[in-house]
Amino acid sequence: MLVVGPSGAGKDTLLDGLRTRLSECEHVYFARRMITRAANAATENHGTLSEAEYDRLSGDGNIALCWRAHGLGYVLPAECDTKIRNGYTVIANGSRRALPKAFEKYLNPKVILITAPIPVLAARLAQRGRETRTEIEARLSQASLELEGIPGLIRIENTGTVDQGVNAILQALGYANG
Ligand SMILES: Nc1ncnc2c1ncn2[C@@H]1O[C@H](COP(=O)(O)OP(=O)(O)O)[C@@H](O)[C@H]1O
Ligand SMILES: O=P(O)(O)OC[C@H]1O[C@H](OP(=O)(O)OP(=O)(O)O)[C@H](O)[C@@H]1O
Repeated sequence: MLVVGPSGAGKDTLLDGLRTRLSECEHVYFARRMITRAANAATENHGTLSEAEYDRLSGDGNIALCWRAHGLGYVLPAECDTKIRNGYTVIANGSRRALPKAFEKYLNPKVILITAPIPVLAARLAQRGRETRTEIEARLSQASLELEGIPGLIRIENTGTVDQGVNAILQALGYANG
């Protein structure tokens, strides 16, 4: 299950909420991304890897998925595939542009698109404070990247509270009643 959407839409935040709400659910596994960027423990749950490690991992293919964006390399580790083979639902923060790769590799990936209007994205990215102003502008310029022809696409407008966003995802996935 890939959670995608523009920068600032709230993917990491809603994933955190989902992780808490699904903590009792057996056979649900939250992927830990590896990124060629230092992790900020307060807001992000990802591992860090060097450019050389990214090149090695993406080259030898012993990974679930990888992609490049924003000048960074992203890896979903091989452990995700082990979990899938063992019957788990694996939930990961993904990339809109890497979806074709995901659909090539996996049978029925479920895609959850988190969105918000551009002024909301801009305010959230400024408040998050992880990127420079120029980096934020570059991210906002890609906000409108449209997803077409994605079977079963779930679209969640994250403009209410975080709890409302998490509830909307749970409802769309059929977990709403426990
Ligand atoms: N529903 C929401 N209401 C208010 N702020 C939110 C909401 N969802 C996310 N945020 C805030 O917006 C910023 C960007 O969220 P984040 O989860 O990092 O987005 P993404 O992973 O999609 O880039 C964070 O500072 C987060 O706390
Ligand atoms: O193909 P795209 O949909 O544009 O996505 C590109 C990348 O941006 C996000 O990462 P990251 O966590 O660095 O950024 P974000 O939290 O600001 O979205 C997302 O998880 C992808 O890795």
